Amino acid sequence: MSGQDFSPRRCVLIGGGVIGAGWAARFVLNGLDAVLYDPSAQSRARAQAILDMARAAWMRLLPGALPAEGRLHLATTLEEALEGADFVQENLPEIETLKFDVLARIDALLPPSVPIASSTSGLLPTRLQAGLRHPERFVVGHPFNPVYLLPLVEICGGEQTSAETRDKVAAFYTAIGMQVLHVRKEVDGFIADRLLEALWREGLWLIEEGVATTAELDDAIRYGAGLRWAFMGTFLTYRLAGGDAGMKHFLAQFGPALKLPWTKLVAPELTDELIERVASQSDTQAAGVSVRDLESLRDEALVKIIRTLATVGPQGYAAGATLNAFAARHAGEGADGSVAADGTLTSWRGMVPLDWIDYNGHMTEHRYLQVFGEATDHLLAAIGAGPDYVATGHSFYTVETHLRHLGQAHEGTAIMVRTRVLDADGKRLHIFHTLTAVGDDTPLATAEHMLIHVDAAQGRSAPIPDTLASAIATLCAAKEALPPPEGAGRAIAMPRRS
Ligand SMILES: NC(=O)C1=CN([C@@H]2O[C@H](COP(=O)(O)OP(=O)(O)OC[C@H]3O[C@@H](n4cnc5c(N)ncnc54)[C@H](O)[C@@H]3O)[C@@H](O)[C@H]2O)C=CC1
Ligand SMILES: C[N+](C)(C)CC(=O)CC(=O)[O-]
Repeated sequence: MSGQDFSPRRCVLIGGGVIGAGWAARFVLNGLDAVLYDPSAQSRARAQAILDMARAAWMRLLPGALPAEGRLHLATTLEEALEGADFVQENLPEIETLKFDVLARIDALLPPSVPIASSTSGLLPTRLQAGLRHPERFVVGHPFNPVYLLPLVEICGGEQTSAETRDKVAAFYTAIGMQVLHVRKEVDGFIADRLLEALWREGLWLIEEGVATTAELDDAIRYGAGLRWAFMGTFLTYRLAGGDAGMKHFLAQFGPALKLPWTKLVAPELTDELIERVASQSDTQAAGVSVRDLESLRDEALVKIIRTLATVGPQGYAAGATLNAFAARHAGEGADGSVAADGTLTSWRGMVPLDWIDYNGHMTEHRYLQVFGEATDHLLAAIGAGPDYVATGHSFYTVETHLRHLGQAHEGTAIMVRTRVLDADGKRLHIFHTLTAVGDDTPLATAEHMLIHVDAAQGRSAPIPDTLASAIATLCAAKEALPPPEGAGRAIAMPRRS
């Protein structure tokens, strides 16, 4: 089986704490069924709370359509959880002996074709897989908190992990919107946590020495390097710090500092006194704001940063490019292209994200044009004039648009567009979109467009070929039987005063 063929439906989480529940939310929001096993009495409430937070974040993150949510099921035994599993993600506490024990039980209960991934932050896969009957299906898939928002996942195989397991788990993570970093050489802590731990060690040393508090250390990151790390990391940033001469000049200038005793990189002894100092500084820093409220702030900031990165450059930058690739794979998912008896086509379906809202508290004007534009694209794809057709050198251009705003769409509203072809001739297509909230037929906006078929190379109009004409005729047929939609052909005019 190649990576591309692996598309699990039933994903099992063993351990449902911060990470297990975060994975469950990512799976469910991707339309997969998540089965979670965790003996803790809090696991159900925690999984539901994290799913609710994740849903709220995704509604703002991903404006386009997403698959219908999968189901979240809480299993009461390991055996029940693993029944019919297609994929298992282990998220037990970071205790090697516990993982050895539970992984061996999982391995014994599952057919050998089902991959088992561990979320471990740093335990070595070669050791974790050693006691398994089928070690080749085991791999580390190390995520980052919150799993439902941060795309990074490190994949690290052990000595016995098969290339097939690595490939199919990597393809699966990519399909659910993640950015895979292959750790090509097994090493404690993998790549990202080694970097994070170096910084953390240094921070603890600075606290112990009385140089800085937890709040000052965080300020040192969040007002400076942290902002650029979000999209360039360390090495690309330092390349720019070398000016036009780039990395060589940077190393020549700042390399000698590596020999100076700037860093300690030693973990100070975690004495009771140091633990108390770090914890009480952290309490002061949090200023009474609850963990839930801090998580909400974190999620809102992450959503806005990732969405902003999605608008940088032609395809988005860093995590924004990952988001765009994920959104593109799901584009038009809710626009099923189905044609109802009245000749309307469902051409767009999605949520109103946070950054589509303007100062009046509702969806801003240009987003309507964006949604209607994408709805037109789906209509064109439905009649056979999608990207493959455009690649042949012909296309439809919109030459006139009339948009009406009839109601308000608010943040998080599920909206959809239905489209009718009102008329067509040898070169023109006259279409009408109606945007409503899902489940409510009251129009919130309508758009009427005239499109013209063109030969793009010649830069002029061209006859619609027969290959498209029959699909257009089918959509057009309803116009004879139905009255035109309310507002079609309307021009802007001041209301008459009597
Ligand atoms: N918290 C973090 O920031 C990150 C943690 N990780 C890794 O993810 C794994 C889980 O970490 P967290 O979610 O933070 O821990 P956690 O302590 O929040 O959750 C662990 C869960 O496992 C459950 N559990 C204990 N024994 C069990 C058993 N026999 N069967 C099923 N469930 C059992 C516990 O009830 C608990 O809910 C660890 O390996 C950790 O290194 C990875 C990335 C980030
Ligand atoms: C602290 N930690 C080692 C559990 C952190 C991680 O593994 C990744 C993260 O989310 O920072």
